[in-house]
Amino acid sequence: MSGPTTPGGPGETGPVIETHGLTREFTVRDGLRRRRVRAVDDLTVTVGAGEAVGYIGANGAGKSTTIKMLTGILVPTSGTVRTCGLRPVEDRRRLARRVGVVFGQRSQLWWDLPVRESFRILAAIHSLDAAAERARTEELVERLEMGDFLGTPVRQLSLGQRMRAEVAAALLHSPALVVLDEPTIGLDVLSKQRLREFLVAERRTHGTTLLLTTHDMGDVERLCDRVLLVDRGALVFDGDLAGLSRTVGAERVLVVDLAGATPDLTGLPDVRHLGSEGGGLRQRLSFDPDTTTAARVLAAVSERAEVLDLSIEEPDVEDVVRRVYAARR
Ligand SMILES: Nc1ncnc2c1ncn2[C@@H]1O[C@H](COP(=O)(O)OP(=O)(O)OP(=O)(O)O)[C@@H](O)[C@H]1O
Repeated sequence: MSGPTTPGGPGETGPVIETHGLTREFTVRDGLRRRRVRAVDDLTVTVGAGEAVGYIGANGAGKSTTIKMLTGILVPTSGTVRTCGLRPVEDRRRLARRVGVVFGQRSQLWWDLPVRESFRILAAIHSLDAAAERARTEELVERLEMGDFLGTPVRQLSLGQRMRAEVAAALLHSPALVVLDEPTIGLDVLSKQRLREFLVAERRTHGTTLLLTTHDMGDVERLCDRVLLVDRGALVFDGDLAGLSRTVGAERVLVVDLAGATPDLTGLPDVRHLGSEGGGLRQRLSFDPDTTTAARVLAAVSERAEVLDLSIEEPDVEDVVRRVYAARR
């Protein structure tokens, strides 16, 4: 059951998500008048098997509406959409076997039943045979460290435990595509880290495609190799995080620890001196990655001082997104 190919479905190499001009409008009341809102505007995008894509944008940018169209919950106003090679609305039941969806704010577990029972019901819904059910449940229980609360009713779980159970529930049938809507919302640092590590491992082991919406840029940094940024329904960026930073000219910062107190390293080519600590023992230098490289900056520093240690600060992603939005207003 693990291969993504089914009769009439996509080949192993076909895109997992493919949209052309995908558009969804809503009619909303505005006082006494009615007004059309374009929640998703002419979205054309292709996601290949095994990619991990962060779908980001401000509140109301159209992320949830897109996910609903991808999973067959909402009908597009115009344009086309194929998920796992299927038409999400018409082929919704077949699609359900190939997609797992996790909504951070909504549960798909049975509130009064022990976690284990929810898994049993879901395995039956997906027609997993006994051996497949046992193997997959064991794998998920171990990887998500759920052994301690399998017998606990869902309503008694902590948020971190419940989210792990939600993810396991959505992945029990080994879907080719996992869609996660704000998967780490409200979780503490450790729970977030565990969940992210699990998703990375799941993708590595099973080649699962991930699409996640999030406001937590840590999710994007740690999980995604591609970012789609939407603004008022329209796709405004498609690429990796480094590319997103470059679109707004975000700078990187080289932090050097030096062997002795050193005067401020000003005047280096293509470098801005940001500050010094400890009488110049640690200095922060900013540079534009389009103009120079960390290696060149380091070489220039080394001509003036002995470098003991160094680190590079990546641009703050939230700041980058704010700047993309500001540039479009
Ligand atoms: N059922 C609906 N009826 C009317 N308008 C809607 C409906 N669903 C969404 N919208 C509108 O469509 C736009 C996009 O909403 P959507 O929920 O897709 O955004 P989002 O990016 O998921 O936001 P958030 O980050 O807050 O979850 C918003 O203007 C929203 O008010």
